[in-house]
Amino acid sequence: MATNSVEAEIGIIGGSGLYDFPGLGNVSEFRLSTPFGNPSDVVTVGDLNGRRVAFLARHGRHHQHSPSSLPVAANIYALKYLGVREVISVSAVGSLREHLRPGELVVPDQLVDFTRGRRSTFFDRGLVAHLPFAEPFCPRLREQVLASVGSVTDVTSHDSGTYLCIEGPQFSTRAEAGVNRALGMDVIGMTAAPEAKLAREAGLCLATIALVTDYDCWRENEEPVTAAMVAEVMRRNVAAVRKAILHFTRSPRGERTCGCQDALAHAIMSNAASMSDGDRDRLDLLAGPYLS
Ligand SMILES: CSC[C@H]1O[C@H](OP(=O)(O)O)[C@H](O)[C@@H]1O
Ligand SMILES: Nc1ncnc2[nH]cnc12
Repeated sequence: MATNSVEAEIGIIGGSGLYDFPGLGNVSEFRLSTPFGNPSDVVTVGDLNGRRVAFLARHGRHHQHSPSSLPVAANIYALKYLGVREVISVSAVGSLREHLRPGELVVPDQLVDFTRGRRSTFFDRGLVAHLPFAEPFCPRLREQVLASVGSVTDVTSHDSGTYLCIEGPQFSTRAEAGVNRALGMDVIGMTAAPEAKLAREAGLCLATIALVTDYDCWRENEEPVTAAMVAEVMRRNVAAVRKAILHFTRSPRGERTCGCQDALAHAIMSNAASMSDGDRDRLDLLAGPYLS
């Protein structure tokens, strides 16, 4: 499946508590298999305000994939294959700051990766590439997402924050929560880092809408986070995320002046002439234009 099929332009990756996107018209479901394995679940493609949108449940529609074993490379590859250029990824996060309250939205601008041993690159064999990642979320798409999140009047939103991605699947200890706060982290989750890295490698713009579900476990006199707490806060507030995404699809298309689509252009270290045909085939969709 190397050629790009141009079925959709916007990708939505739904996290904990966002397993579908009602209201899509003219829907097709794609059960794809990629050179990097099978995505978390079917990808549902449909119309939203005249835009073709591809929705994928990050953990699967039945929340069957743990953060540590998410098929992130297959997910990103599948969206790229379907023609997606911009990805809005939605995540439940714990708050490490008093002013980021449960039920509120954060559009993070920075990322710290504490995961261990997860696949975070497509280019681990056959081709070596080192991409810039100083701005882990697409600054241009972030601005558009911020405008959409800001348009949702019944929820408070925050226009920046550092997302700490931990390995999980356990939540943090109180000692870890203290360290994470002292290090300057704002919100905590288990999924954003590999996804943002692989999206950048695939030339996709990506921005995250993080819904604060809890105060992790750092606050005195407050129950530490539980999965049930996360699910309940998501259930009560996920409508705000859907509204923001609806607004986004109604907004004029942004010109891709950010450079995300060509992030690979100056990143490749390998001599492409020495690549095997197998490696070329596997990486063609992602790196083809740079391998002449
Ligand atoms: C269900 S609590 C922990 C779980 O929720 C977050 O998932 P996502 O980022 O997909 O919304 C967190 O990262 C953990 O995977
Ligand atoms: N406190 C927390 N830690 C890690 N991931 C989370 N997802 C939602 N809340 C979280």
